[in-house]
Amino acid sequence: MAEYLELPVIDLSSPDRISTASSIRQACIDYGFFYLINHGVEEQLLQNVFDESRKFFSLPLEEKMKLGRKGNVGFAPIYAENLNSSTSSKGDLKETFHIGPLEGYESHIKNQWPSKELLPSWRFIMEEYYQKVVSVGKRLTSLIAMALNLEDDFFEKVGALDKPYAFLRLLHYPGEVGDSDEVVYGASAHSDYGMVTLLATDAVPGLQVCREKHKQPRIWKDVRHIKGAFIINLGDMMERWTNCLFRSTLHRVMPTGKERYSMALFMDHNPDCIVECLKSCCTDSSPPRFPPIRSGDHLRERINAAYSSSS
Ligand SMILES: O=C(O)CCC(=O)C(=O)O
Ligand SMILES: [Fe+2]
Repeated sequence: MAEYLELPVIDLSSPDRISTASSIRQACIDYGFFYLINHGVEEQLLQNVFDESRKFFSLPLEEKMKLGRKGNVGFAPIYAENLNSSTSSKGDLKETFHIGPLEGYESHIKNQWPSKELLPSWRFIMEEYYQKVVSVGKRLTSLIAMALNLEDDFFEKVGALDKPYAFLRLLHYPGEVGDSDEVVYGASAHSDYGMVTLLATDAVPGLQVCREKHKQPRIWKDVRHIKGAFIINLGDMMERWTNCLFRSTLHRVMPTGKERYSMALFMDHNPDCIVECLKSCCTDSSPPRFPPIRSGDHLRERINAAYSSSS
């Protein structure tokens, strides 16, 4: 294992929003990663989601494949995804289940749910968790707007989060380390695609962060688990809005020989939102590094690349 990276801790319950926004700004500039505590999602609910997730992934593969991934929701088996699409590895040693927006995108997202006979409380618990974490995500993104000296509802007003395109991904990393000489990652090195990710992990280590993605050799540090805290990381859209002032940091999950569960809530933008450099983040001497992009196009391109070897 590597050295630990001591990440900043942000308290969402602090009444001093200005000071919280300023701590978030520093964390986003320095790391693109931080812990969020006192976020209001009860430990019991987190525990219930881990329990239900474990029950789902313990089902026989044929049962899970009945809910196989369609339109980016549902189950994807081991090796289906390669988060580092620049390598030709056989894929990541993890299985996942994605739940997409519960409302607002009914015409093209059809969530799939395990049958009530198999897992009676599953859908109810997942929907409750999804809704609670999305509302934490909204509180957090309003603070991120303030951290950029913008109105706190900036991202709603520009049509990014007016209809959040949020995906809840349950992850299961099996205990085995792989059966070949090739290095197999639990999740290979990647940055997240959207705006911000709220990650809950169990106490099993494995998550690592590389702060300087453009420097070689890459230096990887372990991220410590803090009970009950979310690990927050920014995605590519924040890097584009801020012209790389805020980091979309590279991370990965190493297999440790121990079974591991986590769940990530990706707060992505409304696919029609055009993401472009904020005026306050560019000057004549520091022009925009990225052209404007439609959020949905970026997302589709990244998702297609990650699943290309299996589909
Ligand atoms: O499982 C983890 O701790 C991280 C997962 C992750 O980075 C992802 O799904 O994008
Ligand atoms: Fe990630």
